[in-house]
Parts: sequence; structure tokens; C-alpha cells
Amino acid sequence: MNHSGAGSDNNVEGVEITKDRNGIGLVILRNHRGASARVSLHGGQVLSWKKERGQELLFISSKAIFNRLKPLRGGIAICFPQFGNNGSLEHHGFAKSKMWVIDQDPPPFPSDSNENAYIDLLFKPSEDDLKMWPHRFELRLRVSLVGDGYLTMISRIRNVNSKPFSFSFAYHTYFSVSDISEVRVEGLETLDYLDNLCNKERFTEQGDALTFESEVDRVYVDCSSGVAVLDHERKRTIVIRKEGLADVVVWNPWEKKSKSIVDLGDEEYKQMVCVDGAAIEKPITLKPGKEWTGHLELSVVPST
Ligand SMILES: O=P(O)(O)OC[C@H]1O[C@@H](O)[C@H](O)[C@@H](O)[C@@H]1O
Repeated sequence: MNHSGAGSDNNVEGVEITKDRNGIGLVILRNHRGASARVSLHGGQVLSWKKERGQELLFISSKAIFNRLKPLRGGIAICFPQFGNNGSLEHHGFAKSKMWVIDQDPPPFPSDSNENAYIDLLFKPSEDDLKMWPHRFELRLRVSLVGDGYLTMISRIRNVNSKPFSFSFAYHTYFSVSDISEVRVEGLETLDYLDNLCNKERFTEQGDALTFESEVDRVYVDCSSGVAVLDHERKRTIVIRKEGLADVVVWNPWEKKSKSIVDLGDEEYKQMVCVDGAAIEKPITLKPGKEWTGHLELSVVPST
């Protein structure tokens, strides 16, 4: 198996580094079971994840617009150092709209295995970024396709400044679903959530699963268990496990809001749901020289 920065093995398995149709660096990870993932150097965004050939698990809008200032509508975007509009920076922070670079010589991780195809991307602030947010940091994102076709993402943020700083973080993940009305999200029962549709007012989840019949935009706080996205029609369940990320965001724009989003088709809200592993309610504070790690693992299993 080839790892980060290595050439492709006849495109059968390993890591291929190429360019997308806009000339932006693109990394394709493949494993011996036919699983694959595509990662853009624009924002470190994951654009595609297939556990087996042909079965796309992430949603990308058919109306997605390439724009160097924003990620494509869909996939997995990195929200850092701000989530949403909770601060003075652009919506979901600036890391998602900057160019990242490949680390050709990544350090060993405890989770390394010969079965993994992985890439390490780095993002460091430019002088212009420092004018917006005056904190020097290094953000390392490792995206791995592990043996069974699972996708893992490990972000390490190091404070290389002489002052502490605080930030929020999210893996803003658009899953592809058959029909949002058939989807259940489990693992959030009894948790408190902040409802973005009610001025972030705090409520407690009463149901045994979250289902969708109108717009949902919530931050579930202190979620220590795994979260599952059940797609009844496709007979599959995506399981989200996380470490270092206390919160879970659930978002679906539903019919009315979709019509106001130019890069989302009017009916496409039916084919997507965002479920993000995140650290939002209690921002992370990093002292000089310290590092934070946020780990997300996505797996998919058949279900009824
Ligand atoms: O348009 P984006 O950047 O994908 O964000 C969409 C939504 O993402 C959700 O995570 C937020 O809670 C919403 O408030 C936001 O509107």
C-alpha cells in the first residue's frame, strides 16, 4: 500500500495526486477493496467517499459552483477557527477557503497501519490571514481510508504563538441520503441542543430518534456516544464516532431555505443531511506550544 505523497500503484490502490478540472490539487485515496476518497487541496475538503465502487456516501450538489472563496456545496468542509456566524470571521471560518499543501513526510500516528491509504494536508495562516485572526497555528489534517473502507479524519491544531487562543471546529459533513423523509438520526436522544432556528435557545431532545419534516439547524451538546444516520430505503447506516469533538450539528435546509441557496437545487434538500462532529459550545483554548486533536471516524454498515 502506498501512503502519503507516494505515486499511484496503477491506480489500483494507494495515493494518487492529480488536479481537478479547475487545476486545483486533488488527492485520490484507494484501497484494495475498491473503497476510495477524493480530497481537494482547496480547504482540505473531502469531495467523495465510496466504501465500494459506485456507492457514493457524500452529497455534492449538482448546482455546486467552483469558487475559490468557498468550498463546493457538499462533501466534508473544515470549519475553523469559527463555526457559523459565532464571531467576527467569515461564516464557518477561513480555513475552508484557503489552499492547503501536502506534507510529503508526515510524522507517524498511533493509528498507522499497512492497510491504510492516507494523506496529510497542512494549513498555516498567511500574513493576510493573520491580519484577520492574529494567532499563528499549524493545522494538520490526516485523511485515511482504512482497511474496511472507513474514512477517518484526524485534525491536529498546534499553537505556535506566544499567546493562548480559542477556536471552534467542525467537520461539516453532507451525507447523501435516498430521501430525507426516510432518514433517522440516532444517538442524540435525551441530549440538550441549541436551536439555531430559535436564537440558539437550549432545548432537550425528547424523541428516541431525530426525523425530518421541516428545516432543522441544531447543535447537540456533550454527545459522548456514536451517532448513526439510518437510511431505510438504501438499507444502510452510517456510523459517526468522534474524539475531542463534544458536539454534533444536524442541518437540513428543507424546502423554503433551499430555494434561497443558489448552489443547491430546489429539491436537493431531500437527498442530503448534514451531521457534523464539532467543538462549538465550549470553544477549545490552546496555550502556546500545545496541540489539540479532533478525530472523526465514518463507517457504513448494511441495515434494514
Ligand atoms: O452553507 P454552508 O457553509 O454549508 O452551511 C450551511 C449550514 O451549516 C450548518 O452546519 C449550520 O448550522 C447552518 O446554520 C448553516 O446554514
